[in-house]
Amino acid sequence: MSEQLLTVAESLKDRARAALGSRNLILVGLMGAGKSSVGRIVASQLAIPFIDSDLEIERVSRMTIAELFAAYGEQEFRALEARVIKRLLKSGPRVVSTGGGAFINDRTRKHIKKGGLSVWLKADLDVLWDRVAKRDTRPLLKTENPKQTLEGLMNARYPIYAQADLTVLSRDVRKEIMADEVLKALIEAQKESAAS
Ligand SMILES: Nc1ncnc2c1ncn2[C@@H]1O[C@H](COP(=O)(O)OP(=O)(O)O)[C@@H](O)[C@H]1O
Ligand SMILES: O=C(O)C1=C[C@@H](OP(=O)(O)O)[C@@H](O)[C@H](O)C1
Ligand SMILES: [Mg+2]
Repeated sequence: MSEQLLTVAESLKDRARAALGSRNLILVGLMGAGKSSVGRIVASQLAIPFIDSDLEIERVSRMTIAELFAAYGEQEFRALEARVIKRLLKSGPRVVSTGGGAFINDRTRKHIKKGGLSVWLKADLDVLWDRVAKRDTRPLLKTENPKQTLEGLMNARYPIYAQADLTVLSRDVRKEIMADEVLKALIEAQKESAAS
């Protein structure tokens, strides 16, 4: 990278870090949007801690997400998810990537709205499907027609994800580019709030 490009990259990180302040940045959106992988890069760019709520749930329960769904059902999983996310958002700044259903749950959404700045990683069905089809770890997609299930979740959930503070289009580009787009959205949001 040329020296000039390096300076631009540094200034993007610094400006985004300043825009976030002590708030948490919370990634929401459907399965496959890139919350877990892009969130990790964003946190490393901002040099602040990263936590994935699903990994934290698995750590505290010592069970996988699939095992939790199978043993206790979705309702119990949502109750545990709400408690874990509430706790994760108590201090900041952090980047917290949530599981796809977290922001849809009323209680969890309230914790997220109170706990920091939310970013919806929004993607179209084909991008999501290409990514989730590669792994079979997601219990909600263990259906006869998982692509149709994903489309149904998209229709039901997109109006709710739209309540997030910021929206970033999750395109078929490298994760690092997506992470830069999150940083840029953060800076833009700060500029707009300073201007109003
Ligand atoms: N921008 C991207 N380009 C290519 N692959 C991606 C991108 N974002 C995510 N992926 C891949 O898609 C899959 C799902 O990503 P993940 O971060 O787990 O999404 P989520 O947490 O939103 O379900 C992973 O295999 C990940 O490596
Ligand atoms: O959309 C959902 O309801 C879920 C999404 C998953 O997380 P990812 O969005 O990170 O795949 C995980 O929390 C669980 O399988 C339920
Ligand atoms: Mg994830």
